[in-house]
Amino acid sequence: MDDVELAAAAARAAADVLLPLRDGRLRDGALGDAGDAEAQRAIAALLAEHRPGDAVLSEEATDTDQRLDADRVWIVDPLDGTKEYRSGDRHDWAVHVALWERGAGDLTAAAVGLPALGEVLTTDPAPVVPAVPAGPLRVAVSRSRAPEVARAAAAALDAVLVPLGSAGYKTLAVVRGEADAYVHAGGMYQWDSAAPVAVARAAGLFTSRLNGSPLRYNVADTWLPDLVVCRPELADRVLAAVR
Ligand SMILES: Nc1ncnc2c1ncn2[C@@H]1O[C@H](COP(=O)(O)O)[C@@H](OP(=O)(O)O)[C@H]1O
Ligand SMILES: [Mg+2]
Repeated sequence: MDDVELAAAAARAAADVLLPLRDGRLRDGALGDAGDAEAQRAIAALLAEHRPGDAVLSEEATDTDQRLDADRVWIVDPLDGTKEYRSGDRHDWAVHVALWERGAGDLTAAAVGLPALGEVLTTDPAPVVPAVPAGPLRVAVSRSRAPEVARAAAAALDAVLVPLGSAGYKTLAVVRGEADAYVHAGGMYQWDSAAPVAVARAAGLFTSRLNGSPLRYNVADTWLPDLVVCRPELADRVLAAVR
C-alpha cells in the first residue's frame, strides 16, 4: 500500500465507524465525542500498523515536539465538522488524512473522506474540477462563524455565500464544483486544512493564506487561522477583496 492508498484506507476506516455510530443511540455532545474518539482510534491503528516509524499530528491526540524532527508526519483530523456530524442529518462533515514529508517540505499525499456522501477524494488520482456552471459565483463560508472577509470577497465577486460546516467539506465543495471559492478567517488549526488543501492543490486549485502567503504545515505552532481555496482564475480577485 503506497502513502495515498494508506491515507484513503484510513479515511474509509474512519467512515466505517462514524456512519454506524451516527445511526445508533448516541446524540448531541455524546455522539460528537464518541465520533472524534472512534475515528481517531481507527486511523491511528492503521497508521501504526503500516507506518510504525512515522509521526502523527492529530486534533484528537497529544502533540509532541517529536514531529518537528521527523521526516514523515501524518496530519489528521479524524472528524472535521463535529457539529454537523452530531446533528445526525447533515452531510457536511469530513475525515482528513495527510502526509507531510521533510524532503518536499510540504504535503505529499492525502485523502479526504466525505462519509455521508460515500466518497473519498485523494491527491492521486486527483479529482477533476467540473466546469463553472451558469449563474453567480459561490463563496463557501462557515455556517456557524462566517467571517467578515468572506462577505467582502463575495461582494467583490458579485457572488452568493454558501454556508456549510467543516473546512474539509467546504474545500472539497470547491473541488467538486459546489462552490467557486472558500474563504476562512478567525481561527483554525493545521489539521483542519492540511488534507483538503493537498487534494485541492492536486486538482489544480489555488490555495493560500488570506494575505497570499503559502500555507505551511508541520511547523511548531498548530494554529493556522485563515485560508483561501478557489479556482485559479479567481485568485487575484479574491485576494484583492480580502486584503
Ligand atoms: N475560530 C475558530 N477557532 C478554532 N477553530 C475553528 C474556528 N473556526 C473554525 N474552526 C474549526 O475549523 C473546522 C471547520 O469549522 P466551520 O465548520 O465553522 O467552518 C472545525 O473543526 P472541527 O469540527 O474538527 O472541530 C472548527 O472547529
Ligand atoms: Mg476540524
